[in-house]
This record gives sequence, C-alpha cells and structure tokens, in this order.
Amino acid sequence: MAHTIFIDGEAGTTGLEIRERLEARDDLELILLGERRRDLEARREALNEADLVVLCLPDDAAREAVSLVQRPEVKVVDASTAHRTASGWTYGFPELAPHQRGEIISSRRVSNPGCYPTGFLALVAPLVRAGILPRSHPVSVNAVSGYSGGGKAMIAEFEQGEGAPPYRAYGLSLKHKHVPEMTRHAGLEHDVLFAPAVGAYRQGMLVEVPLHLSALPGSPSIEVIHGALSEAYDGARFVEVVDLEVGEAMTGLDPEGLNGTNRLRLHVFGDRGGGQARLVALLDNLGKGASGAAVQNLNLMLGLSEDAGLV
Ligand SMILES: NC(=O)C1=CN([C@@H]2O[C@H](COP(=O)(O)OP(=O)(O)OC[C@H]3O[C@@H](n4cnc5c(N)ncnc54)[C@H](OP(=O)(O)O)[C@@H]3O)[C@@H](O)[C@H]2O)C=CC1
Ligand SMILES: CC(=O)N[C@@H](CCC(=O)OP(=O)(O)O)C(=O)O
Repeated sequence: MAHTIFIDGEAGTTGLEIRERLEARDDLELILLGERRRDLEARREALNEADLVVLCLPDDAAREAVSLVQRPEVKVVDASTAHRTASGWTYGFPELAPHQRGEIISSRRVSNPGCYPTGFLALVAPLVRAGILPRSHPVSVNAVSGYSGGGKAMIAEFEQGEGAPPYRAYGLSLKHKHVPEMTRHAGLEHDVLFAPAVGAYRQGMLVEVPLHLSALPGSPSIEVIHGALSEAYDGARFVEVVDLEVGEAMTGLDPEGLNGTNRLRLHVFGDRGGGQARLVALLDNLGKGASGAAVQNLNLMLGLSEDAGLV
C-alpha cells in the first residue's frame, strides 16, 4: 500500500521541489491542500492523516505544525531551522557519521540540514572526527548561494525587483541562523565564523573552508586531508570527493554545476607541499541542500530505497 505524505508549505520554493520529486512515484500518495493550504483546520487534519509530513515552512510555522501533530505514528521531516539543534530530533544527514543513517531510519522526528551547513559539515566533520582539525580550532566558512535560498521573497526581489545587485555579502552581524547548527554538528568548540553571500542567479552554491595547514597539529598535507574525506565518503551514493589531480587541472568552479541533483561534490585545492588549503563543497541549495535531502530522509524513514526519486 502507498504511504501517505503531506507537504506543509506545498506551494513554497522547497515544498514545490519536493512535490516534483514525489509526484511521479506510485509508492507514495500526496495529500494536497491547494487553496486551503493556510487553513489551520485543514492543515491539522492533513498533519494527522499522513504517514509522514514534510514541513517546508518558516521556523515559527514549523513549530506550530509540530504542535498540531497528535497521532503518535506520524513521522516528521522538518526542512526549517527550528529543530536542527533541538533535543528529541535526529539530524537528517545520513552521510555525516557512521551511525547517522541508522538513527534516521529509526526516528520519527528528523530535522533536515540547512543548505550551507550541508556543504560545511561534509568538509569539516570527518576532519574533526579524525583528529586532523582540533575541536578548539577557529574555523571560517565563506559561501555563495543562488537567490532561491531566500525563498519566495528573495526570488521576487531578484526576479521582479529593481535593485538586486549581482553579488551581495550578508550575515554581517556574524549571527546567521546556521552558526549554531554548523558549530554543534561539526563538534567544534568555537562558533564558526560564517561569511555568506548571495548571487544574481537562481540556484546552486559553493561553500568554502580555507585552512592554514601549517597551523594544524603535525602540519597535515593536502593529501592527508583528501585521504580523510575520501575514506569518510567511500561508497556514498550522493557524495563524491574529487581526485586531487582533477582539481589541479581546474581553473574555476561553477556553483550551478550540480543543479537538479541530490549530489554533493567535495574538492580539496592547494599547493602540494604548501601550507594552505581551500576545501570547497558544491551542491544545489534546493537539492542536497533542501528538497533532495528531505526526500532522502523520507525514503529512509519509510524503509524505502534511499535513492528513490533522486538523481
Ligand atoms: N530555499 C532554500 O534553499 C532552503 C530553504 N529551507 C527552509 O525551508 C523552509 C521553507 O523555505 P522556502 O521554501 O525557501 O520558503 P518560501 O517562502 O518559498 O515558502 C514558504 C512556504 O510556507 C508557507 N507558509 C508561510 N507561513 C505559513 C503559515 N503560517 N502557515 C502555513 N503555511 C505557511 C508559504 O505559503 P504560501 O504559499 O501561501 O505563501 C509557502 O508555501 C524554511 O524554513 C527554509 O529555511 C531549507 C534549506 C534550503
Ligand atoms: C541566500 C539566502 O538567503 N539563504 C538563506 C539560507 C537558506 C535557508 O533558508 O536556510 P535553511 O537551509 O536553514 O533553510 C539564508 O541565508 O538565510
């Protein structure tokens, strides 16, 4: 029998992309509210009728939706920031650590990672786990995202507004909502210094962690960094670590390179024998950064093939 799915926020940027990935499947049946999507009673009913609900809402609305779920069997994937460091919730990044996939499979409450944290954590968590990056190390992350990362409001600003610039640095107060999530799940002791930017293109992102290798214990080479990442993602369906030789031949990186996919590509750039490295993650903010990841979690929580509906 088909599993019943309700996407709360079905007409939003993330919700629509999830719907696209699910609609063609015959193992799932969608509850769609259409014009009644803001009606509290209609949402309450759908939130309790479904086998699994995906919340694609602003944080406060996501918290409200969780409070409306009364039937204990209902499983929840929350795409918002509301529960990413909350107790009782499993962090929905199956590739993050060896135990993570199993925890997602057995959980009823899964918080989908943020788009920037997905790239950041994929690069940093294995290095902290391997002891290459000390927990006390001060870490910075620079990133650029397409404007769909800001949802309907930012899409309207860039596509209909008059004043959107080609590139805008933001998060200048250093208090971006993703900092606690990145710091916590990387296992770092100091808040990550996060410098995000948004570009005048719709979708896709680069997330970069620059490292002074000579400031790390034992001055690890880029080969050591690359080896730790390759080992961490060996056999991963959606995460690849690009060969050092391939990276050396590259002159640039396109943030749109994985659009429409659930994939995450990791690069280690650096001068062999030099003391510096640039670790860069490429992903689609609406793919592995949001909707693709939500579908991957949904598949795991319902005991389905992890890659169903995903490329
Ligand atoms: N865009 C991205 O790249 C990413 C987004 N996310 C997260 O996903 C969530 C959704 O983001 P996104 O899709 O970009 O946002 P959008 O603004 O594009 O969509 C938000 C949706 O939420 C609905 N909504 C807003 N308030 C309420 C409410 N009080 N009750 C019911 N429905 C409501 C809107 O309804 P209506 O259609 O009626 O306006 C809309 O469909 C956010 O928490 C965001 O942080 C996560 C990762 C990446
Ligand atoms: C370009 C842009 O504005 N991006 C958003 C991040 C995307 C998002 O909504 O964050 P989540 O992944 O936590 O949902 C921001 O910086 O707030």
